[in-house]
Amino acid sequence: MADTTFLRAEAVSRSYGGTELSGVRNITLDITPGKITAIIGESGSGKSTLLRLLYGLLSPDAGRVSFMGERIWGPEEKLIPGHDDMKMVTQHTDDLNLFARVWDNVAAMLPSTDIKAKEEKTEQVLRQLNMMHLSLKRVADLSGGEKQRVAIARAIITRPKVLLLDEPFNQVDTSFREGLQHDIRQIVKETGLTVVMVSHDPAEVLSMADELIVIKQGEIVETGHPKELYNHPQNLYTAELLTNCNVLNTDEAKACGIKTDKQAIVVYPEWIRLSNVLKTSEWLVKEILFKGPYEDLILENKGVILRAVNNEPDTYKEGDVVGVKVKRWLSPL
Ligand SMILES: Nc1ncnc2c1ncn2[C@@H]1O[C@H](COP(=O)(O)OP(=O)(O)OP(=O)(O)O)[C@@H](O)[C@H]1O
Repeated sequence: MADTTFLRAEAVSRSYGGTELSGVRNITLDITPGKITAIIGESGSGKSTLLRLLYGLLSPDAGRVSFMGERIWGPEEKLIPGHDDMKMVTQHTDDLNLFARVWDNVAAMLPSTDIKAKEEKTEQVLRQLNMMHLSLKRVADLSGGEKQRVAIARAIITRPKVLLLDEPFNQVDTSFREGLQHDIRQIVKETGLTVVMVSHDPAEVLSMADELIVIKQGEIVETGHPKELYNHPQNLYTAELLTNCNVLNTDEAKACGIKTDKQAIVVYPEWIRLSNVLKTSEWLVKEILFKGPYEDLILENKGVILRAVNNEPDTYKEGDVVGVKVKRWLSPL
């Protein structure tokens, strides 16, 4: 029977220098075509190693990676590593020709056999990435975010089936970042491109990805839709990656009016209702962190610290005493 899987890793392991605890171990996953999958995990958890294995930049020590049924060979077996139907963009834009124009950098990825088609495709991809106004500029004169767009344009102009992104928005400021994220989502919708990305930023993966793969110390701990993993994480590790949550032990939970024998429970800051009515528990407002549309309040009660979100800035001031009611809590593993 023909293998109909798209991009698949089967029991893949890879360590560095014989150190068991480096790299990744026993990774099995299927990437869904036409979707954005984000690999998340703490620093050193093996995200980049996994991406490089999927692309063929690294050979697995055990297991196999396949793409549309064909084995992906690593650099030990293949002269030019990587796969023709996949492209990878990292935060380093080293392969751009700084002294050539944006247009030429992008067009150079296509053969010159059909000049008209080359021009049409270059214009199309520059429009998709909102870069037509930059097309005559030298790459050296662009900002970091603009250079990143050129790198992505070069990667997608040859119509790869998969785009692998290794923290590509790291050097880019917030407004540029959001624009680029939006454009990539749009391209995925319009062209059916599959994106596999590595990111540190919870806001980025929650808003961009269709699927999340959570890795810890080189192993997958859980996978799922961002909303599902955010609202119902199976692991404390996942909750802490996705949000700045309160992790409370049994006694600390009691201070919040929660009776439980669980060793650790999780309360997200937005699950705390604040009020001036002090009939629940009384908490001192120790610190207010202004975030623009909302505030983070750092509260204290008998040595227990809680972080809460207040969507109506300026309601409280530091030194106030407020009532706290926990609307929801979780007890992930
Ligand atoms: N070339 C290498 N030689 C030795 N050890 C390595 C090498 N590359 C990665 N490692 C180790 O393997 C583990 C996983 O590294 P990897 O870069 O894949 O993690 P990561 O999750 O992408 O980290 P970060 O988010 O900090 O970039 C780490 O412990 C790292 O030190």
